[in-house]
Amino acid sequence: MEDKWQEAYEFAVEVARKAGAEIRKAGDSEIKVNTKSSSVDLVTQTDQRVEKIIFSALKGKFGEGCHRFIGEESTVDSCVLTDKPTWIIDPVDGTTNFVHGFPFVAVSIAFAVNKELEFGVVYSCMEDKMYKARRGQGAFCDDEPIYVSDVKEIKKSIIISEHGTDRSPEKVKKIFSTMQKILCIPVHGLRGSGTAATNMCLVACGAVEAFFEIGIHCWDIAAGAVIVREAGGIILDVNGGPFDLMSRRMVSANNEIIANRIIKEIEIFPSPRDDGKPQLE
Ligand SMILES: O=P(O)(O)O[C@H]1[C@H](O)[C@@H](O)[C@H](O)[C@@H](O)[C@@H]1O
Ligand SMILES: [Mg+2]
Repeated sequence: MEDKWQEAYEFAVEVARKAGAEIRKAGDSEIKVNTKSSSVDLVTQTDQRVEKIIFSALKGKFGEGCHRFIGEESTVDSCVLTDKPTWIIDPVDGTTNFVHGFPFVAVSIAFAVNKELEFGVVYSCMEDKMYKARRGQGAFCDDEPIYVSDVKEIKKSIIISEHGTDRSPEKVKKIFSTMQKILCIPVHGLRGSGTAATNMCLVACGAVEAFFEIGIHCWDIAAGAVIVREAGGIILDVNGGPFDLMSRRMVSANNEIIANRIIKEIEIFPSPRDDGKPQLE
C-alpha cells in the first residue's frame, strides 16, 4: 500500500533542520523581545520569521488547498483539528531560553490527519539533536532508536515540571505545591529544560521518567507526543483521563505506574483550551 506521508515526514525533518540553522544564526539584532499573554511570555522577530520560513516551505510543497496550518505565532487556522491534513508548529520552543542564550531551543513540527497525529519532529537546534517519530514506526534521535526509561519506582525517578508564564499567585501556589509534594516523595530530582518539546524528548530517550505541565499549547507538545508514544511511553490528561491535544495540559511518562503516581500529586488549575471548548475539571 502506498505510504502517503513518508515524503511529508522526510520533508518536515529537512525544514526543521533549516529552521534550526536560522535560529542559531539569528544575531542580537533579531532578539528584539516583545511579550504576549504576560510580561514573561516572550516572542521575538526570530519566532515570527522562522514560522514564516516553515509555513512557506510547507505551503510551497503541499499547497494551501487541503492542508491546514496551526502555528504559535500566526494560528492562521483556528486551533481546531479537522480530518484535513494539519501541520502543528512551534517555530521556537524555548523562546525565553533563546533570548537568554540558555542552550535549549527546539523547532517542533507535528502532522495530523483525521485528527490523529501521524508524525512528530523536534529539532533541538543548540544541541544539534534531531528527534523524530512516525506513528507505529518507532522513535529516533539522530537516526538512532530511542526508548523510555524502565524505572518503575517513583523514588528512583527524575521528574520534569515547568512553571510556565502565568504568574498569578493562585496558580503559582498550586504549581509549587505540586512540585514540593513530588520532590518530597522523594524523587531523585526535579528538572526542566524550559521547552516542552525538549522535555518530552528527554522522556522519550529515557533521561527522565516523566514531564507534566498545565498551560502549554498544542504546538508545544504535538510532535513530542508522537515521539514519547513511539519510544514506548504514555501520555495522559493530568486528571488521569485520556490525553487531549487541545486541553493545554498533559502528563508524559515512561510507564503508567510513574504517570499515575505523579497524577496523584498534581493540583489542577483551570487553563482555557486551545480550541475554545469548555475545559474539563
Ligand atoms: O517557548 P514557548 O514556545 O513559548 O513555549 C514554552 C512556554 O513559553 C513555557 O511557558 C512552557 O513552560 C514551556 O514548556 C513551553 O515550551
Ligand atoms: Mg514557541
